[in-house]
Amino acid sequence: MTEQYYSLDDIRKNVSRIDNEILKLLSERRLLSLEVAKSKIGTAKPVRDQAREQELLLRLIETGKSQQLDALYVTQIFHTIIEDSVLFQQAYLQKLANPDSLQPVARVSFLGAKGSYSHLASRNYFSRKQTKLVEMSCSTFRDVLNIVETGNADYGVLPIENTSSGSINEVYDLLQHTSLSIVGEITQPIEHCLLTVGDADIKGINTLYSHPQPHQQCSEYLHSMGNITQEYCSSTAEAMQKVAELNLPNVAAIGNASSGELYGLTPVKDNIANQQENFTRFIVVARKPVDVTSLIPAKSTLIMSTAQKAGSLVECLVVLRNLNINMTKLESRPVIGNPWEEMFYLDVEENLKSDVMQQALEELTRLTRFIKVLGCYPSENVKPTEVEIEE
Ligand SMILES: O=C(O)C(=O)C[C@]1(C(=O)O)C=C[C@@H](O)C=C1
Repeated sequence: MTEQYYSLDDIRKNVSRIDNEILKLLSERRLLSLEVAKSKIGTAKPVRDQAREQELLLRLIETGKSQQLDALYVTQIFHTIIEDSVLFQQAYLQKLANPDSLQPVARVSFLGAKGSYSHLASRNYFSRKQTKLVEMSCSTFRDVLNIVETGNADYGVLPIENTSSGSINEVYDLLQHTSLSIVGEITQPIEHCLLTVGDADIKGINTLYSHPQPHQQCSEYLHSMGNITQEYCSSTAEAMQKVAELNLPNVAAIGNASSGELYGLTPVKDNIANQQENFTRFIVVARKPVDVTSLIPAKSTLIMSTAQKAGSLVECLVVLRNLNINMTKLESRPVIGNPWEEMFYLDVEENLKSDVMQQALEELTRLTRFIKVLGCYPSENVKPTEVEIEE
């Protein structure tokens, strides 16, 4: 038997043909998930069905094994596919529940120029919402809110907390006084790199341009670099822009590798954050609150100030515990102009419309001096169903 040799071109043609088939099948599967969502409206079944996911993943792992595909690979791919299916269904159901909210063109404001993490988060958030974006970059968080409040943008995207550096206090403080509502959230992986023009030598770097947040998130690596002059910028994008303009081998910026590409910068060291799993949660604000369908997991955010006596906060938290409402975040911030007074921010995994949430609000109103709902929105944090992988 003679061996058959194919040219690289022929092999690549075959790979591309298969890739196109994969895309076609992914698109078909996505359309089917819409049919699933429609059928769930009729039966009032929740979008997420962990038992179905478990059964589906176990079966696929078995089938994969018989085709020499390892379990981890199959699981990772199908976690991504299921996450997309859940978010796609959620976006569709939310559109039905709020017919006036998403226009064919949405103007969205965020901090920083093209390539900032806020810009990446905005694009990701709207990617499944079937709307064209007009992107409006701002130089301060206050401007991001102002431009929506005055009707010059429809949405604002703001970072609220990071897994390494914690809460973004400036944003919390601005939320105390805004008339806007939180209508969505998105968690964005933050992958910080050291970026330079060309392939500069790390040892020669003595000046670093960065926004204060990434600087804080990479403090350990930056400390190991020794004596570096720090130049703070209003955003990651501005830092990248500065380094590109300076065009010097001794100057670097902290930023994302793909954003760096937009500015012609090269990553000379990646993964420089203190925590490898570095994520930022962003909130999306708009002038009108949204209604969250009961078929999908919802989150509500409240702010409140309690009476200034011992145990006031505990009394409020007991209300949530007694009603079995899960609190995912509790933050306190000083009230400007009222020394020693605190404003508490609470995120709870509950739909504002639910009976338990309505009861909680009634009881909390009695126990607090001030309380306001900042918004109720779909939870976009789809935790994949874990299955036991046997070798
Ligand atoms: O089968 C369903 O009920 C779906 O919603 C589809 C699907 C999937 O994409 O396979 C998505 C979410 C559910 O948690 C389970 C499965």
